[in-house]
Amino acid sequence: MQIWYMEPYPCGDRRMPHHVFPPKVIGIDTLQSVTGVTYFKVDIDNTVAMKKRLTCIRTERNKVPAEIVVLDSETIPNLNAKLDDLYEPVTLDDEQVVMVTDGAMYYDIEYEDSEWIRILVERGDLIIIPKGVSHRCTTTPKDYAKIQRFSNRDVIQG
Ligand SMILES: CSCCC(=O)/C(O)=C/O
Repeated sequence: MQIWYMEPYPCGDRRMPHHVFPPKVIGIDTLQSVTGVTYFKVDIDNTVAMKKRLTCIRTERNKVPAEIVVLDSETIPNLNAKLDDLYEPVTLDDEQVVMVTDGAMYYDIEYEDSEWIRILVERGDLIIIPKGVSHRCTTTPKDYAKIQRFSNRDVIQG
């Protein structure tokens, strides 16, 4: 996981890092205090540790695994159209819990009007985006990410 302030009006390939100049990298504490986003490292290679961590997060937040999303330019013919959708900022009324199980992608968090912090999330990174926080996401130049999303248990069970 790496986190940085994005240049104000990024143009061109959205998969580039789009750092401010000079680059301003921040840590998870600043991420949390500026955006409210929480970060956990999940040890995916240790099944027991992973289950423990995920059970804890899911129980505390009343979540269930909802879907696996794969973004892969090699297997998804219309990936660009999907990425266009994912790059449209959204503000949701439920917190978003997402974990990268393979590959990498960017989550951009809007912390002030049109001011963005970019998070590079990789395998084993789990982030929680609070409800009401504007965000968008996209792939890195490798165009490959596999994500596990968790949703509110009550919404899934109806
Ligand atoms: C990688 S697709 C999942 C999109 C997502 O996680 C999100 O939070 C959309 O609001």
